[in-house]
Amino acid sequence: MTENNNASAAADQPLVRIRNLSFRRAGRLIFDDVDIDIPRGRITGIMGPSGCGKTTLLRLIGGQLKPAAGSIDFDGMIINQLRRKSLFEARKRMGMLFQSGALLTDMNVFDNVAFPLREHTELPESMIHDLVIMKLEAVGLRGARNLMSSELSGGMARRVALARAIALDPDMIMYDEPFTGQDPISMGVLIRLIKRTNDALGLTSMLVSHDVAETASIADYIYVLSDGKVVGQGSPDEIRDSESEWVRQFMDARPDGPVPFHYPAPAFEDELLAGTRESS
Ligand SMILES: Nc1ncnc2c1ncn2[C@@H]1O[C@H](COP(=O)(O)OP(=O)(O)OP(=O)(O)O)[C@@H](O)[C@H]1O
Repeated sequence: MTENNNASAAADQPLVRIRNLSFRRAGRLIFDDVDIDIPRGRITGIMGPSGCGKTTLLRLIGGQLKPAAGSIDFDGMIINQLRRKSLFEARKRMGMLFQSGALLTDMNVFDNVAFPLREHTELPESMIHDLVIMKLEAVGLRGARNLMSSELSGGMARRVALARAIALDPDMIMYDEPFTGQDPISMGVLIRLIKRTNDALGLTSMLVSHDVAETASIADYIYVLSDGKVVGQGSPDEIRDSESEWVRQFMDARPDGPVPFHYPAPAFEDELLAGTRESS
C-alpha cells in the first residue's frame, strides 16, 4: 500500500473505536461488553438516562479511568494500555468541556484561554496573544477578553470554556452536558457554536446530553446507552423512529419502562426489618 492509500484508509477509520468495553464501579457493572465507534469529522451524540455511564464513558476515553476489559482505540493508540507520558500526549489531542465550565476564577477571560497554551507549549507570548484572540473571535467573545470569569453569564462562561478547550487545536472535543442550566437563547447559541466549531475546525465531537431535541438537531449519529448496553444507535431520524422500548422510554421521557425507577437495593422489607432490629 502507498503512503497515500494508508492515509486515506486511516481517514475512513473511526477516530475512537471501543471494543468489548466492560467497566465496574462499586460492584455495579456500568458497561457490559460495549462497542462504540466515533467517526472522524462528525458529531456523535451520547444519550441515555441519568447514571447510565455517559460521563464515565468520556473519562474512560480520556484515560482517567481504566476498563475492566476491552479496548479504547484513539487514532491507533490503545488508550487503556498507554504509559503516563503517551497518555498525556494523547490527552492533549482531546478537548473537554464539562458542565461546570470550570474556568479559573482568579483569571480574566484572556488568561483562561491562554492557560493551556502557556502550560503545554513553548510558544512566545506574542503568538499566544494571537491564538487566544483567534479562539475568542471564534466563540464571539473577543470583546470580553478583559472580563474576570466571575463577571460572565453562564452561557458566556461556557463559550470561554469552549475557546479554552480548542486552544491547543485538539482532534476531538468531548462535551459533557453543555446545555444544562442555559436559557433557550444561549442554548441556541451553544448549539450553533458546537456545530460551527466542529465543521470549521474539522473536529470530531462527542456530545453527552439529556436534551433530546437539541442533540438530534446537530448530531450525525446517536448512541443511546442504558443498563450497561448500547440499546439504540443510528441517525437522529432512526433514533426518533426507533421501536425499542429502551429508546422510547428515554426519548418520550416516560417514567415507566425497562429502566427501573429504583437504584439497585436490597429488598425494601428486609431493610425496614433491619432498622427495627437495629433499634431494638
Ligand atoms: N466516583 C464514583 N464512585 C463510585 N461510583 C460512581 C462514581 N462516579 C460515578 N459513579 C456511578 O457510576 C454510574 C455512572 O455515572 P455517570 O456519572 O457516568 O452517569 P451519567 O450517565 O453521566 O449520569 P448523569 O446523566 O446523571 O450525569 C452511576 O451509577 C454513578 O452512581
